[in-house]
Amino acid sequence: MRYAEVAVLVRARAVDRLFDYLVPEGMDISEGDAVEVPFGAQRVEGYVLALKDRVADDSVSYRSIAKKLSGERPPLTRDLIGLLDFMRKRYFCTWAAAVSTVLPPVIRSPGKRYYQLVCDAVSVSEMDAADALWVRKLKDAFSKKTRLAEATLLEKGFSRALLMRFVRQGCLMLELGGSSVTRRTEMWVSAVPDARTERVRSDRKREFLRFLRDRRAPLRYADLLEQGLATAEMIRSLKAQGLIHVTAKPLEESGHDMEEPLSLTEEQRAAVESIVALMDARKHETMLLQGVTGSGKTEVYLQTIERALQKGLQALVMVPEIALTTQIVARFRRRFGSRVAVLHSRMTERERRHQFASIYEGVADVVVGARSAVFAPLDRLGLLIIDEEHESTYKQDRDPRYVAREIAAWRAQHANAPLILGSATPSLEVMYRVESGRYTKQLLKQRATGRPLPEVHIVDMRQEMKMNQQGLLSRALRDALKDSFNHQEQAVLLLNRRGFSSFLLCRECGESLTCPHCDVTLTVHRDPDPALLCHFCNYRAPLVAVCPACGGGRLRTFGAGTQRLEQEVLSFFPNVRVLRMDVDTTAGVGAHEQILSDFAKGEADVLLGTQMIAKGHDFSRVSLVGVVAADAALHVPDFRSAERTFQLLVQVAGRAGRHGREGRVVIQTFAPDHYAIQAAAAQDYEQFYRTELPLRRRLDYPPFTEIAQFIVTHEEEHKAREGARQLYRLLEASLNGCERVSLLPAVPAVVLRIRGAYRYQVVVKYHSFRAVSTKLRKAFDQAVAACGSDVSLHVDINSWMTL
Ligand SMILES: Nc1ncnc2c1ncn2[C@@H]1O[C@H](COP(=O)(O)OP(=O)(O)OP(=O)(O)O)[C@@H](O)[C@H]1O
Ligand SMILES: [Zn+2]
Ligand SMILES: [Zn+2]
Repeated sequence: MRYAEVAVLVRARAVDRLFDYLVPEGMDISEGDAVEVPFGAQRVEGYVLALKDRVADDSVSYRSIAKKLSGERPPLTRDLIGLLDFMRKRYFCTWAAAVSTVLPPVIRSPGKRYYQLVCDAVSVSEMDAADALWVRKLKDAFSKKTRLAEATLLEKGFSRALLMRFVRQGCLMLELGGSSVTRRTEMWVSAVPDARTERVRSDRKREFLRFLRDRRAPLRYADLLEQGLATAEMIRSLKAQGLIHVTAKPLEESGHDMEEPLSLTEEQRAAVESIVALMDARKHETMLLQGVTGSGKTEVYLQTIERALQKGLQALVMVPEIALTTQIVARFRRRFGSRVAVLHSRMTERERRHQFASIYEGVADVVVGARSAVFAPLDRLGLLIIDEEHESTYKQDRDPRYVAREIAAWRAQHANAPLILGSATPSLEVMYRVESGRYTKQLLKQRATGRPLPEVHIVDMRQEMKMNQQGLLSRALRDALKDSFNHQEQAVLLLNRRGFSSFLLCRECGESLTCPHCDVTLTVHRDPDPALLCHFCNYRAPLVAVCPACGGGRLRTFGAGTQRLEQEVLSFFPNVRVLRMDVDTTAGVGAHEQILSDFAKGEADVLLGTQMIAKGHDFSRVSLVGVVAADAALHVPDFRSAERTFQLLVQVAGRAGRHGREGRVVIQTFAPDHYAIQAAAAQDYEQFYRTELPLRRRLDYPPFTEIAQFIVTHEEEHKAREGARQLYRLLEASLNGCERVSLLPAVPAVVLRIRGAYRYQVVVKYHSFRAVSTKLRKAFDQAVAACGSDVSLHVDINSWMTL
């Protein structure tokens, strides 16, 4: 008897375990296969995670697998099976949720497979005699039909591997679920080496053949037609006579729109060499690539990937948010052509299926994508890269709330591959691991273009206020803008809105009101009663009118929008062209790309917007960057607020002066002495890190601890509150006796109500996940069972505390 352990795709937590099924006699099942199994009165889909010869209790009569679904559905590759288990243990998700995250529904059912003959290439470079025989068979098979089902070709003796090789070489095109997987190819024409011209009757053809023979190298088919050197008919008949070859070549090898590798700087070369050495040794290691803004990290990625491909390995590159990083993707395409697959959430289903299929079929061996690309089915992974490692978009904000860096680390470890974390402003967690010897580091201290880092001026907005300057733009920033416009250069203006108007700021001393116990900013609540609230410990204070620090009376909730900024810019400079980028102007598909490309083309003098303009862009004509309210992000109730502020300021400053004239940055702030702002102005990561780390240690925050945040949600507030309190009691009981763990009381979440549902949270800080994970899990499962199905519970391990 053979049994299969199956993860069934049923979401309910109550049935979250693996089920054993009998493998019917004669059914050919492997680990990872998709199957249909009886479940209660229904039939459901599931994945076989393991096969075994015996079960724990053989007195039970087991039901049999009804059907094998593979063939139409991609199987789970072996490393992804192991990953499911990791995700369940780490993020407390169900088997079903883990499977659906790794293999999303669009991908699970790609449908039937068809092939088309793209080009009846008689000779394809790198093809041997045996292949040539198969090519002939292929032509026969397609002589009557333009499109054949895979099953038909398999019957004729082709293997799947052979078919895929033809797809990669560009002579077949695979159609999968209505979309096609192909390398973009081009036809090239060359004379058969000893072609006997005398056999050709027509003068024109003979002349053409001689011309081809003299050239020796193949010529582009399209060029021949375009230049009138040949006609399609001539080429067809010469080929039929066996006098010329027509060959398909992938477009990227034919020199179109392609870009050559740059010659590396010393620092870049050292980084590339050390990564390649790891790949040669097939050694897993996590390496921080810390390079200042504009240091050319992308070129390091490109050249190491190239080396991985030469070794027959695949590469995975993660970028924070693909819609904002079109430039990077374009560079990857120019370097690797259609070997690049792109995966992100803003794609249509069809596009996504197409990209996924090209990875799955081995046509694409470089995957560039946002968070979810970390699950790309790459079974020859040789290199993983996370660009702008510090970005919070790598954290999934829905269940399962995974951290892409952790998934990438797991995969890299299991693939014996290096994981490269790139950033100018590494997260504290990563730098701390470098310092404690768990990660290694490579530094890029210079900009690759040889340009210096921009010069930064801090403007003290308290002084501006005293001078009765009420607007958003200080005099210094207006002067800088004027200078930039006079030089026909571009400017970027950042107005970070995160956390705006939810905190109180004193316009005289620049203090914001913080919790006496937690060192986070108090949030203004007007509902049900006006109050200031701490979201960590539930400390509550009345909404005061007088600043407790200086006694001044100009305490305001802080707030201003990008629209107002735009108006103000135009009121000072009526003739400049302004592009605004914020949630309002980027609602449509492709809107981000449009704005960024318009700006890159010089169709505007100023780009102003929220933090989405700060990241990764490489605009050549930007010489001025203005930050309108640098402190905005300092006051969000999050222990990472200083870190986020520092990162954002350094990143946005880094957009200035990358190519042309020396860059200039103006930072407006009410807190000019704050260490995050000071360090950002100096663009000194070390200075920031040395100040922040002891603060984190003192308050027992990450990287010294890890934080798990539990959220209980219900439409009625008292039920959410009750659920959270119950969870608290269960956690208290379960964690009893654990050392170095702190359990914080049930409090309203930072955003109390989302889409009509109230949210309460319980936070646990601990030093070792291994020590507490089963205890946390136990309390969580008990709470799920106790709360009833209308209350929903979520857990966020390694929480980023953003909501
Ligand atoms: N070896 C090189 N020689 C000349 N120019 C280079 C070289 N490497 C990179 N560059 C150029 O330097 C500029 C900055 O490179 P890139 O965008 O990769 O920087 P980065 O390190 O990713 O910066 P950021 O962190 O600010 O995004 C690009 O315009 C790139 O073409
Ligand atoms: Zn004050
Ligand atoms: Zn507090």
